[in-house]
Amino acid sequence: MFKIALVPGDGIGPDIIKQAVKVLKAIERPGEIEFEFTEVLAGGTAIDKTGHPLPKESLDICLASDAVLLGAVGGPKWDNLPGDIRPEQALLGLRKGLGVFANLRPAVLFPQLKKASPLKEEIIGEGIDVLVVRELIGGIYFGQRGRDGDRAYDTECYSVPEVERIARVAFDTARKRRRKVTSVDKANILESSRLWRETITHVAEQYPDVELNHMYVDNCAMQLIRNPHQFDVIVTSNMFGDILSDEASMLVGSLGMLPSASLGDTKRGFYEPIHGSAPDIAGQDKANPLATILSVAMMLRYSFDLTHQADMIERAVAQVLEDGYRTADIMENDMKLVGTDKMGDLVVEYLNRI
Ligand SMILES: NC(=O)C1=CN([C@@H]2O[C@H](COP(=O)(O)OP(=O)(O)OC[C@H]3O[C@@H](n4cnc5c(N)ncnc54)[C@H](O)[C@@H]3O)[C@@H](O)[C@H]2O)C=CC1
Ligand SMILES: CC(C)CC(=O)C(=O)O
Ligand SMILES: [Mg+2]
Repeated sequence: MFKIALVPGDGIGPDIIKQAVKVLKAIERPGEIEFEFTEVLAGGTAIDKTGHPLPKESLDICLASDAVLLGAVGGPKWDNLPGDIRPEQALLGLRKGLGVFANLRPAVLFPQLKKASPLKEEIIGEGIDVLVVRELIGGIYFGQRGRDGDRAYDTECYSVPEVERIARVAFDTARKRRRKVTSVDKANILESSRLWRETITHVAEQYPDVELNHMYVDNCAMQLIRNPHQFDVIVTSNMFGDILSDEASMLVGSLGMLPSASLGDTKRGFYEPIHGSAPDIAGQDKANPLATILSVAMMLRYSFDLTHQADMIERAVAQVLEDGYRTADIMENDMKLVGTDKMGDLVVEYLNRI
């Protein structure tokens, strides 16, 4: 029995989590593969009900689970609250509380979505496969911040051990891929980036079989579009990884296509699509649930060692796309437009056929 904590959150969060649960239920085999779901309150809805974005009980349930699946948190309703009680603090609190320091964000183009990518076909070539390894529980999102009269500040701080552990994840992962790591920083200006670069270079000595190069973040933002094939694994800080992965998602068609796995020192992982709560389409059956469904595949692979079932989910998604079904964000001429709920049903239908 695998215990899964579900954190639907706000906006489109509950709708996409519903589709993910359908898929997990389709994977269940009594006596063999069973899931126990516990719904957890976090984000804006938790503020409304309890006055706090992450009630202690919610974190405790996640800590007692084998994996956590989150939809998204936040929305305009809570935008004017003070920083410490905003919904987004629930997300940071969960990631930090679970100790998941390595956020893996794979930007892989399904061949069926070549036309949804804004890149020219000759740039896409055989396809796109870039993995962003983002440090998740340090850096500027967790640094000292505050107000001082008419000034405000946030601080970026990284220690050598923090950079070493994310570097090891990046190099170990690159060994299973195309053996290339690009470390992205802003070492021409930031001291924290200089420490980042020195530490990555030092760790790289233990991986002579993996090629390492360094790149400034502004250049990387441009190179991702100019020639994504130069990248295999990108390792970078919390904020740079946040921004570059949203950019990378468009190369493969949509923000609604990018899943993520956040891992720490144990097998318990935290899984979520990389997008937010999409308030502009919330409650309209328009959200693409595939990033969340693909996050479920990552959960099965990384936390439960159910590799075959993870592959099945990815094959079902590919087949649904092959047969021309599209949510609005990836819609093209001559394709069949479907909503969130129908897309979830289709993945389940195709899964049952495999
Ligand atoms: N992991 C999380 O919970 C995250 C939460 N947020 C929060 O979400 C709220 C909205 O933030 P935004 O900057 O608008 O980013 P967003 O990622 O929610 O939306 C950006 C754009 O992408 C579209 N989009 C996002 N997910 C989609 C999906 N699955 N299918 C189709 N279209 C999709 C939205 O409709 C919107 O036009 C804010 O409160 C923000 O703080 C933002 C990012 C991550
Ligand atoms: C609250 C933000 C740090 C969430 C976000 O944009 C992300 O993790 O991608
Ligand atoms: Mg983001």
